[in-house]
Amino acid sequence: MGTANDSSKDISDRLAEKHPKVVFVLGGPGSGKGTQCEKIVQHFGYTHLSAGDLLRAEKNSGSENGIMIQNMMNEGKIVPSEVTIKLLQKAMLDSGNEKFLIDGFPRNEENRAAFEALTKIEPEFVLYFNCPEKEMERRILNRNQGREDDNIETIRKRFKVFLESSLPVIEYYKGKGKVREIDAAKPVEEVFEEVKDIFNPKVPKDENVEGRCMCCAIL
Ligand SMILES: Nc1ncnc2c1ncn2[C@@H]1O[C@H](COP(=O)(O)OP(=O)(O)OP(=O)(O)O)[C@@H](O)[C@H]1O
Ligand SMILES: Nc1ccn([C@@H]2O[C@H](COP(=O)(O)O)[C@@H](O)[C@H]2O)c(=O)n1
Ligand SMILES: [Mg+2]
Repeated sequence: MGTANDSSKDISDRLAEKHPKVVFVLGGPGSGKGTQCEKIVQHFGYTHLSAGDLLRAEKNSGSENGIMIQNMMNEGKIVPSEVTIKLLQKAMLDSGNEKFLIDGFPRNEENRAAFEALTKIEPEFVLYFNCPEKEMERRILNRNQGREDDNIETIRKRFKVFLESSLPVIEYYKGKGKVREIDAAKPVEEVFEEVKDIFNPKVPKDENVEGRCMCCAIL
């Protein structure tokens, strides 16, 4: 189990030994990342780690970074990578799993480069929930989970940060052919149908594993 005194090299080395399989889950605020991650966990056995949830828990734990995290979140700003990455690494080590959905991370170029440099983990792919801003705003204002940053002033700041800092990360992974884009404006179950096809690609019924049709394989 990871402890508060572990050096970042210790943690990174121990994590590398697990050969973790990572999917980054990205999309604007309120696009439905958390909602879909819960469903992926149930169907595909991943562990869901939301960077935002880990930061909220750290803030509430009374840690020395608590006030800084609270101030950054209230402004919709991105917390320095070293804080968030340490929380993610510890959560990955503490889980008994090797398959992770990392939700809401990397949120900017600094997050991306620091995670890659520290962990040497390359994501299997990046799930991108694309949703119009008006719909995301409507969803957040109806969310009612008591989040301090779910007010219209902070929501607008979060949208701005998403456009300016997070979309370039998605573009970076598009350039590497890693982005699986989903139309997230549809109802929850319809979105999940698309998600399922990504985690569970359909093999055409009339083809065997070598890609030949069954009748040719028998003949
Ligand atoms: N496809 C959908 N259609 C309608 N409402 C949805 C859909 N997906 C999620 N919601 C609702 O929208 C709200 C935001 O969803 P969720 O918390 O999953 O978004 P998120 O991307 O994790 O947001 P954030 O980045 O702010 O954490 C929730 O109240 C959720 O129930
Ligand atoms: N990589 C990240 C992720 C999140 N934050 C901060 O948390 C806020 C809420 O994030 P959600 O994913 O739960 O919406 C976000 O606005 C940031 O302030 C972060 O700093 N770094
Ligand atoms: Mg969320």
